[in-house]
Amino acid sequence: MCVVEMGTPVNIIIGSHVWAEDPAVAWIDGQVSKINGEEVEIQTSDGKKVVASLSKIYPKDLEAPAGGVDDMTKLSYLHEPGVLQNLATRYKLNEIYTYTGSILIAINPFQRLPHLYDGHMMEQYKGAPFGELSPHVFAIADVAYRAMINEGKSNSILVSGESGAGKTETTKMLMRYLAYLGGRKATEGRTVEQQVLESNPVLEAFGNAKTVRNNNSSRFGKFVEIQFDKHGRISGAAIRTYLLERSRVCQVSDPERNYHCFYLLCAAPPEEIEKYKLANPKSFHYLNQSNCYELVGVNDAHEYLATRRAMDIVGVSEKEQDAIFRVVAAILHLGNVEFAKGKEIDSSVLKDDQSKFHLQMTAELLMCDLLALEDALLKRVMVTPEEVIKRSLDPVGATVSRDGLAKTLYSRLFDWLVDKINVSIGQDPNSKSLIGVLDIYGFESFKTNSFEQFCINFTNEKLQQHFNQHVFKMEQEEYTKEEIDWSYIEFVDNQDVLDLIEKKPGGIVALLDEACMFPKSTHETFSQKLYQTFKAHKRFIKPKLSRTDFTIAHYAGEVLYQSDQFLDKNKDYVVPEHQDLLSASKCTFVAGLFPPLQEETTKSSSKSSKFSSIGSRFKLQLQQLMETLNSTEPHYIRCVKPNNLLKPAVFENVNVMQQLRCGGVLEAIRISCAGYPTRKTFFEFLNRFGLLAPEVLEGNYDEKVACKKILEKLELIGSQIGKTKIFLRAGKMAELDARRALKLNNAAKVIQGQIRTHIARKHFLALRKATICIQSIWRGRLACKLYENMKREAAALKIQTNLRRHVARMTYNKLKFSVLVLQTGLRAMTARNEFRYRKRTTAVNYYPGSLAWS
Ligand SMILES: Nc1ncnc2c1ncn2[C@@H]1O[C@H](COP(=O)(O)OP(=O)(O)OP(=O)(O)O)[C@@H](O)[C@H]1O
Repeated sequence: MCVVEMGTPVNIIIGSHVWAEDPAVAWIDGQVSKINGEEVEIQTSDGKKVVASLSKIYPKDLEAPAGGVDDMTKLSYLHEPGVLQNLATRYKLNEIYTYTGSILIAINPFQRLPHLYDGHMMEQYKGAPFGELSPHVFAIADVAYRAMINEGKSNSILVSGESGAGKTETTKMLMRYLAYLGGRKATEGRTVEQQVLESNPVLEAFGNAKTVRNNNSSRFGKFVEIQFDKHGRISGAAIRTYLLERSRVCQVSDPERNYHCFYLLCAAPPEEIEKYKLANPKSFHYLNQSNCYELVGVNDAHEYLATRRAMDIVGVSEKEQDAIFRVVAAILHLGNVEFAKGKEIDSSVLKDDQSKFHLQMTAELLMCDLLALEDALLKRVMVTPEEVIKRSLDPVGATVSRDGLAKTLYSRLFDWLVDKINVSIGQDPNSKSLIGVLDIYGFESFKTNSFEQFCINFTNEKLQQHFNQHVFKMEQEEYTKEEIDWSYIEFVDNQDVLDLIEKKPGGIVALLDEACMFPKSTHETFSQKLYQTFKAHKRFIKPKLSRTDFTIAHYAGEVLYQSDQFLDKNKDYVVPEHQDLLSASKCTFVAGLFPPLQEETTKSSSKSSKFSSIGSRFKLQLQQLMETLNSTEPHYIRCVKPNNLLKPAVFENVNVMQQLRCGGVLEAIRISCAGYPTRKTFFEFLNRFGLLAPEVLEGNYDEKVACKKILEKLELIGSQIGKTKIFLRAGKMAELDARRALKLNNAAKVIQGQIRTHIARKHFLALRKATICIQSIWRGRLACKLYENMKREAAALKIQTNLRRHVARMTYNKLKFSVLVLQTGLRAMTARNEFRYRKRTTAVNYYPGSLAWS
């Protein structure tokens, strides 16, 4: 597995924010809590503590924008977790497109986003400089179109990704946009662009099927060449297809479906059902091996009519359409022909009346001789030097022969359709330039991998090499444009895997052809030969426990191939009996599917010498494709499937990571990392790192000079100054950030100290003021109280005094009164006594004897 190599994270200290590997979410962020030599303890954001090796953690950019960046190269830290986090953030905001330089990453939204693709959007992207608007497929198509117009050079857009990632949808958008740019105003008849767009439903009906991974999966690769005249108008088009999955015609596993056309035909109007003697799909062996017959949200009857209409548009005549569906019906009937053991040893006969009926229907529909058809299925012609003999086939052999015929018929039918579409759209021999759009299967690695996966992965290796070369070239161009030295960028190449597969002689494809030509070869002898030949090859591994499997270490990971069907699947010959039978068909359409071979080799026993192999043919096709691509300016779109549930808003990190690896996105980043992955414009650099040399900022220098001065002061090794940007080697950004963090930390400490002092002083002053205030209030209150008391005391004294005076006065008055009364009494008594005395005396004097009155 390829892992993006980055500069070892330097300057990781306790408290640093980092990314660490996590089995569940690929990468998890956390903070370093302990460093023990090479080992680092991290407190992760989900509350766990993990220990990781210092070389396996990456710094996290705390200053990354909350909404992510629209181009990965704008990330300060270009590494796996940064890329993943950026994509996840954007996907959450329904931003499904992101650039990595000039590569567009498209994450399948699994929901219709019509506002992204309407006429207004097309208008906006028309002629807009690349990068000015948000990333979009239209932007890529626009760049390709402008480059073609301005430089007169052909361009190609390579769309790749795993099944269900959105390649076909993306391709359709690209074509729509190109038709918008280069289309003509409606003239009489169908325009080229309309025909190209309408060819999609036809190809999808015959080349697409429901699979576990995608309800409308293209089972073939496709390269659409759109030709333009000197005015930039679409003048012709051609469609090339690659490697249709033939085995699906006879073998479908639950819950997948066979090719859509079979179900469409079974849902055709009643008169056609009657004409072809069709019935419910459940009654056909080629369809009932799986329990899935219908697709949610798809009406097969409606689709049948739509396909017919699309066929009209691409120029398939009514008669041809009838013939096409006749062949489709014939294949269904053929699949229901069963065989039983015959009387003779190793012979077979038709199993029952049902089988006879279906055989008859097949013959009728294919317009060939019934007996000849039966013979072609049950017997083989053997040519020996002495004589020509007919050998019977046992029921298993007859079934293989039947399925072989069905597959050949179907693949020829598909090829015919593609040819027809090409003829009716028409090529422009005077075309000045073209834009090719490649929609091809991505890297595949399943539990069992057979010849198909081998070819698919071979294709991907080829495309990967092309991609690497392109990315490398782009890097070089960027460096040249900025006038910096790029001599030490390392080029990553996968030529060794390609040699292993395609080298002639001695590669796996060549050895497979050899094995196919040698009658006694089996998959075991083929595997042994591989083990022997590639014993020391570092990309070839022999599994310990198997005698026939082999592993290839592809750029995207190791894939274990099961070789048991390699020989059969590689053989590309039509059984001569089938060839003869169908080329003699009374239906010109069917006969046309099986043109007589150039050389009369069919009846010869030396078939081997004329053997044609699928592998070699495919290799040749790929070679031609690569030649075409090499003559064009490529643009890449990597489609990513965010989850296997095919649901919107679910982003599975591990899954996406694996696809980014397989799609070469991380490889591109790796190439980038080998050079100067971090690029900052002078302004951005000054903005971020100016504080490391504030005197430079005050010096009033121009931006470039200021940057240079800062770098000189910092004595940073591994940087170059371009014309508009600063280029930094991997890890240098982290180093600068660490120094910046240190400076900021120190500054923060000073600021914190000052602020703390200020706050403490403010607090103290407030406290003092408050204390004084409280004290005065209290003192005032105390004084008041004291005064009150004094007042009370004085009052009390006064009252006491008054009371006492009053009492004294009262007592005195009473006493005085008593004294007065006594005095008065006494005086009265005295006076009376006096009076009486005087009176007596007087009397005595007058009356001397009356003195005795007391
Ligand atoms: N841009 C998009 N907008 C909305 N839905 C999309 C978009 N791209 C893909 N899809 C959805 O994802 C499904 C699968 O996409 P598509 O058929 O293009 O995948 P593919 O990569 O071509 O798969 P295969 O290799 O199996 O053919 C589509 O049927 C559609 O529902």
